[in-house]
Amino acid sequence: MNPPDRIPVCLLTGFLGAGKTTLLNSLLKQPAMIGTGVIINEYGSVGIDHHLVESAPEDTALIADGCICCTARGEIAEALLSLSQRMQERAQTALQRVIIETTGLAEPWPILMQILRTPELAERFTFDSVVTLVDALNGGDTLAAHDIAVQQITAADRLLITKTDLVSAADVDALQAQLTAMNPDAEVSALTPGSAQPSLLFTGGRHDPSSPQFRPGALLAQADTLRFVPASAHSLRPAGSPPPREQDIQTFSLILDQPMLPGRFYGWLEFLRTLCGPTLLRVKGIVNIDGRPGPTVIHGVQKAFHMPTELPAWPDDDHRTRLVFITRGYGQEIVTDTLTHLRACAAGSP
Ligand SMILES: Nc1nc2c(ncn2[C@@H]2O[C@H](COP(=O)(O)OP(=O)(O)OP(=O)(O)O)[C@@H](O)[C@H]2O)c(=O)[nH]1
Repeated sequence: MNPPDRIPVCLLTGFLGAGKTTLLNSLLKQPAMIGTGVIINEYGSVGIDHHLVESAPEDTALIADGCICCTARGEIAEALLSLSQRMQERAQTALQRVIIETTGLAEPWPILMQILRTPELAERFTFDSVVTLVDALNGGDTLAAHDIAVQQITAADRLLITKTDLVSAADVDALQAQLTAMNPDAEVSALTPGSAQPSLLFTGGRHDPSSPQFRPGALLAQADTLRFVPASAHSLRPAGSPPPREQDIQTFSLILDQPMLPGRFYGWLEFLRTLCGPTLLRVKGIVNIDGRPGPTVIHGVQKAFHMPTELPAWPDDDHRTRLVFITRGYGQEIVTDTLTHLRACAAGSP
C-alpha cells in the first residue's frame, strides 16, 4: 500500500475503569466512524468487554485473557490483518481506521513498537496516536500508586480527562496541570460526558514519517528509552511511601448460575467495597438480577461504584452472572469467602 492508503491505528488506553469503553461507544455511534475496526483486549479469563462495546461484531476483534502488552504480542498482528480482511470482503464498508482498546493495565510501548516494526503491519497500517484517558475521580491516587498509569500518560499524544462531572472544576484544573507537567508534548483536554468527537482519537499522522503532520523528535524519537523512565522520576509518590508493586495485581472471575436477588447482590458489592477499599481496583460484569429481562452491567472503579445500567436483552444464550475482579495485594480471599454467603443467599438460604 502507498503511505496515504495505509490505515491509521489509534491506541486508546488509560488505567482501569478510566472510561475507555464508554468513550468508544459514544464515538462509534457517530456517522464519521463508519468503517472503524475495533480491537479489544480483556484482562481476565471471562470475556465481558466485547458484550459492552456497541460496534458490529464483524468489525470487532477480541484478544482475551491477558494483558495486551505482555501476553498478546503476536495476536495484535493477527487481529489487525484479520479485521482488514473481513472488512475488505464486505465491499460496502472498507476498513478506514482501527482503534485498539487496551486493558487498563497495558503498557503502551510494546504495542506501538509491534505496529511500527512489524513489516506486514507497517505495510498496511500506520500508527496514528496514543490517546490516554484519565479518570478525574481516581486519577491522583492512581498516578501516585501505579507505574503503569504513569507510563500511559508519558506515552500519550493526547490526554483526555473523564468523569469531570463527578469532581469540582478546581480538581479538574489541578489534574490538568499535573498531566501537562508530566507530558508537556501532549494535548490535555477535559471531556464532558457525551461531548467527544472522532477527531479526538486521530491526529492525522504525526507519527508517520511520510505525513506532512509528522513530528520528529516526539514519540518516535523516544521509542527506545521512554518505557524505561521510572514513575518515581515524576515525584508523584509521597516521600517515604513504598514503591508500587504492579506484580501484586491479581485478576479473577466469578460465574454464578442462579439469578441474584437485587438487595442481596448490591449489599454484597457495597460490603466488598468497604472491606477491600482501594485494593479493589476494578469490578465489572454482567449480572442476572432476578426478574429483569436483560443483564445488568455493573462497574466498580477503586472507591466508586458507578450507577448500574440494564441492557435491553442478553447478548447470547448464556444468562449466567459473569464478574471480573482486579485486586491489588489482597482481596481475592474476601471475595471468595463472602461469595459462599452470597451463593447461600441466592439459593434462598438465610
Ligand atoms: N459519571 C461518569 N461516569 C463515567 C464517565 N466515563 C465513564 N464512566 C463510568 O465509569 C465506569 C467505567 O467505564 P468504562 O468505560 O467501562 O471504563 P474502561 O476504561 O473501559 O474500563 P476497563 O476496560 O475495565 O479498564 C462505567 O460505569 C462508566 O459508565 C464519565 O465521564 N462520567
